[in-house]
This record gives sequence, C-alpha cells and structure tokens, in this order.
Amino acid sequence: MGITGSLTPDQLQFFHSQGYLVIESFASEDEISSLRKRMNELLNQFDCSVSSIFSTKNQKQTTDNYFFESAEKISFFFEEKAFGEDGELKQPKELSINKVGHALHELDPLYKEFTYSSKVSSLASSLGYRRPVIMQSMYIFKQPGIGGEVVPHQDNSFVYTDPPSCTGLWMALEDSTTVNGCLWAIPGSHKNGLVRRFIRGESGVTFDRPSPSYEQKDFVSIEMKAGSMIAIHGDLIHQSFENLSSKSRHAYSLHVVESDGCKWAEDNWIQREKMPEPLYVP
Ligand SMILES: O=C(O)CCC(=O)C(=O)O
Ligand SMILES: [Fe+2]
Repeated sequence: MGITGSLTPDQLQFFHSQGYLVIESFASEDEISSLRKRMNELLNQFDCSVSSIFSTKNQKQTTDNYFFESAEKISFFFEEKAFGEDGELKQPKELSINKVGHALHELDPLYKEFTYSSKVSSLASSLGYRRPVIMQSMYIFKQPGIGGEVVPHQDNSFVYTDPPSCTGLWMALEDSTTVNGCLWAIPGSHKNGLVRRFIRGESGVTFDRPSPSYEQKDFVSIEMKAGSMIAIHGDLIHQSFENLSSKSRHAYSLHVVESDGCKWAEDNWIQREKMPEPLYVP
C-alpha cells in the first residue's frame, strides 16, 4: 500500500529510549474543532434519562454489560463525582461525562476519517506496525472540577496481545497542562516489562496482580498543546491527576495493536464478533 513512516530517526530514538514521543501540530485547528463539534452533537443526542446505567436492579451486571457492549458501540460513561447524594447529576450532562467509547473510530464517520487518515497510518508505520488494528477509541473529557484521576498503569494491561504490541495514541483536543490534569509518565519504565493484566472472567473484570507502588518523584509531566499527539509505549507507566481546575482537558485516545503475528487475548475485556479493519495491510 506504500505507507511511509512519518517519524525522524531522532524521534524514533526518543520513543525507544523514553517510551513516549510527543508530536506537535499533529492535527490542524480545523480538524480539532470539527472533532470537538461532532462530539458536542453526539452528547446532545445522548439521552441519559433512559440510559440503562441508571438502573438500580442488578447494578453490577448492568454496568458490566454496558461496559462490555461498548466495545462495539458509542457509549457514554459518567465521571464518578458527577452525581449528588440524591443520585441526580450535579451539573449538565455535557459537564458530567468522563468518556465516550469504545468504537467511536468505526461508527462515527468523522472520527473514522481522522483515525483511518494517512497521518495516523504513517505514525503506525513508523512505529513498526505491519497490520495495525485500532482496538478501541475514547473521547476523554477530564471535566472541570470533577475530572477523575487515572491511576498509574500500562496500556498493555488492558489491550493485551501475545506477544504484547499495544501503543497508545493520545491527542490533545485542548491544551493539556499540570493545572487541568495532563499526562505524567515514568521515562524509560517501558523497559521493565508488563507488571499485570486486566482480565475478563465469569464474574466480571479483575486485575491478576496488585499494582506496584510508584514514587511520584519518578514521574515527569507531559504538557501538550491542542493538536499535539503522544505515542505511548504499551509498557510505559503513565497516569493523570484529578482536574480540580475550571478548564476541561479534552483528548482523543486510540489503542493500536499488531494483528500480524500477535494474537488478541481471549481474556481481554474487549471481545468482538469481528475485529476492526486494519489501518493498512502488508
Ligand atoms: O486521559 C488520561 O488522563 C489518561 C488516558 C490514558 O491513560 C490512555 O488513553 O491510555
Ligand atoms: Fe493509558
């Protein structure tokens, strides 16, 4: 298909030594505003009053099913702190959603166009993918005041193939700073391997091991301008803090895996009838 890589040798060297790489101005202002506008339309169409996530009977089962089914849908997940003690939203739904996922990149034409664009393919090609498949997409809001923390983790724990092959592609749709909850990572931590997996079993999802504890001093903050993309090695330890500021921190996040010679794990939380189309084939 003639996909050529877009990264320079210096950029690749940085990625391999540090476990991440920020690519500035990956998306244009027009692309960012149209992705944001489209998300606003999707949010307006979302009727949370009829949503099954408000059901009180069999809450765990309902929540688990909503999560599992989101693998092939455009589903909405609330911020934990979105609700008051009365169970009602404390602010409008647009300011209550934590994320939208996990098949946005396949089902929404605009998100699909961006995800399957030559720039995303070139980036995947640079990173060495032969037959890359985007297994999940998320629009992450990190809402003002209530945007929840994301505890230290490795993306390979959630998006596992044998051998591991996940890379996170996370694009800032608004400036992301230490004030509104930017990403933090332990540079080089991808060299220490995968520490645990997130497994789907009979009674839901669990981690197979407890999390190690990490020292905050080992993390560096990764501030990014709107339109910048970060590629995150699947074994890199990264996190983000709660957003207590008055500014949101929207991002579009993709997780890509190799489908040529790497096997999707049958105990990953995402199980699909049909794998998504690869970005390109060898
Ligand atoms: O958006 C965040 O704060 C974290 C997202 C993340 O860890 C990911 O997309 O892999
Ligand atoms: Fe992550």
